[in-house]
Amino acid sequence: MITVEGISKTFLVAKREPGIKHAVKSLFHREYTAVEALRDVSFSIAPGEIVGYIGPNGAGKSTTIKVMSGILVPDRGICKIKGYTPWLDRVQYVKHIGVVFGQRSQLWWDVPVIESFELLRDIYNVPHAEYKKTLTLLVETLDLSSIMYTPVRQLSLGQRMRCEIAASLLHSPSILFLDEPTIGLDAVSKIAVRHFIKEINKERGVTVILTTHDMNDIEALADRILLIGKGTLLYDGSVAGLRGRFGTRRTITADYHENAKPIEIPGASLLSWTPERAIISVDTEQVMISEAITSLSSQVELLDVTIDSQPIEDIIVQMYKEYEI
Ligand SMILES: Nc1ncnc2c1ncn2[C@@H]1O[C@H](COP(=O)(O)OP(=O)(O)OP(=O)(O)O)[C@@H](O)[C@H]1O
Repeated sequence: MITVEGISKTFLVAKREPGIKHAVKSLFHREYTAVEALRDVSFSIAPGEIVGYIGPNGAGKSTTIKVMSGILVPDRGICKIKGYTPWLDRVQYVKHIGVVFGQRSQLWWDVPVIESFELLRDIYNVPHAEYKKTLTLLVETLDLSSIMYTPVRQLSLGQRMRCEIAASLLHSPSILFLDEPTIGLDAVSKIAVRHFIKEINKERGVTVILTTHDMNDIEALADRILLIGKGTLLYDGSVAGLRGRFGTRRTITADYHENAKPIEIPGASLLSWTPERAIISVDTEQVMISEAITSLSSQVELLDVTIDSQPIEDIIVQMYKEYEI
């Protein structure tokens, strides 16, 4: 459904030193720095997938979303989505996609939400009966009824984000691009947004491409991750694959009868120790969990043991370090 092949994009950014002298000089002679936002990026996405597009600040995520939604023309490469080239076939293409930029609004600030929705209905030429049906569903599932007549500028961030998501779906697109949809939301709103994304994917088969810095979004939603760093695609695979490759550390917390001697497990590191509790970090590529537990029980009389895998956030930090991004 989505094929991106060898997409590259470089921005020329004007260099200007501070001060009036340099401001005047720049009127006659401008110097530019080239910023390589995307370098030979390729991937494909099948219908019905939820793909998490992650990477540190400035990695090129928004640039990719802009290319895929037809806002930006790349310097090189092919992008075919449902048979369209986004930046060439814009009028036909936009009927098939919905886009939410968490940091920007597609709604009109001074008018009530419902009027923005009606404007979008006209822009996308949605038949009245179909619009009514979709709107009823969106108002219900995103809990919008109490804010439909409020001007957008008076909405809280969470309320606005729910309206943005509804706005992007009024024309029933089959692909949804979400650029940081949960940014700045409270825990309850985040969960509501995640739940809704999951639901439209399951119920309506909408393909979702999601950029986020929130790893809980990724864990809750994405079956697959694309990791980008410095404009280059570095990882394309499942969350489980990511854990298998980078998340080999486990933390063992052991409670035991009082024991004066600190614990020692060959190959593992002791994160903290008291006469009653030890927290140990084990790299399962070096030491098997069963070996660590056997060694533990030979040194102390165990009361309780818990084993925690590495949080996905730590794994991502480890990946960023490994790829030097
Ligand atoms: N319109 C533009 N003009 C010049 N440079 C740009 C422009 N848009 C993006 N860039 C640069 O391209 C690079 C990639 O930016 P992009 O916004 O795609 O990153 P991102 O991964 O979305 O980052 P973030 O997580 O901070 O939103 C950055 O170095 C950015 O400064």
